[in-house]
Amino acid sequence: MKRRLNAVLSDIEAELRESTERGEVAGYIPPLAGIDPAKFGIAVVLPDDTTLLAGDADEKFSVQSISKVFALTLALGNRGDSIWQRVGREPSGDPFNSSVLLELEKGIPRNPFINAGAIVVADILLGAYQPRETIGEFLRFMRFVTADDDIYIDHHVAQAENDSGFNNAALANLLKANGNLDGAPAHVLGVYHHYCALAMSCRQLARAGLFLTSSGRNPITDTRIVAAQRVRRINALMMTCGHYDGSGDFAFRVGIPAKSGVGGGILAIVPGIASIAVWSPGLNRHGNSLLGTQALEMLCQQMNWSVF
Ligand SMILES: NC(=O)CC[C@H](N)C(=O)O
Repeated sequence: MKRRLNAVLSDIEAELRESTERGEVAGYIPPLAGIDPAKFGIAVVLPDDTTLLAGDADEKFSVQSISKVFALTLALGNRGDSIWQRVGREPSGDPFNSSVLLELEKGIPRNPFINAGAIVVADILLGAYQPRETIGEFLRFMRFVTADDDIYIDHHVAQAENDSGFNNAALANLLKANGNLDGAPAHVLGVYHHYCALAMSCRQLARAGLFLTSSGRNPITDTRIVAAQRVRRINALMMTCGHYDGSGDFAFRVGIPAKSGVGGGILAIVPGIASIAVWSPGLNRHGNSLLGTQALEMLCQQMNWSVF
């Protein structure tokens, strides 16, 4: 399988490198506006620690909303199922930054992967701590799951979002007005924007996702990150909500749980088999990586990978 996988990855990289249709980079976050849309990287990590790479797989990029998977994992570990009193588990069918349902549904976000839901998760993790401590805890968790200390938070990106993220500020204020935010909106937003500003490469991200392929254990370091049942639930949420209002189309085309970010990354999980990270900065109209989705569609088709 490894040989074939290597050849498939090289073919995908060679084909997509040439693509002229690459989508639009996330210009609304100023430091991301200047990222070269020609970048393309992909990494596949198998539970036996085999790592297969193609393209710019070792270049760090802004993980953005993919961090929501790890923040949710940490919040479930800290607070257990009580978090479901404050955030739902249904796809929203709306864009990631929408406030429409939040107002109608009295401040309970549809799921933890839209911005409103992730802001609630950030609030849960903040609890009575200072933002700096919570951000530090998250970074330590990411280094732990990846078994790699060369992961950092790009403060420049976080600051840019703190300065220009008026839509997220609106969501936080709506949550606060509805009694679903304990912390001060500015503090919670600071935490949320720092989570999003995590910088990782495809290789690192695919490693970080290994516990989601392996029933909650990192098979390489032989450490338990989360219970097996929780992993199934996190994967279910990635499948149903991981691509916002593009989640149905992603499930139809690719067929495995995955989470996207506006930095152009996607983390995708083939349960029991592989953890995949792909990066191409240009986005489709739902804010999901255009070529990243295409790459995963090609990879899963050729390897016959699907949860269905
Ligand atoms: N979909 C995303 O990656 C969005 C994350 C981004 N930080 C935002 O809040 O807008």
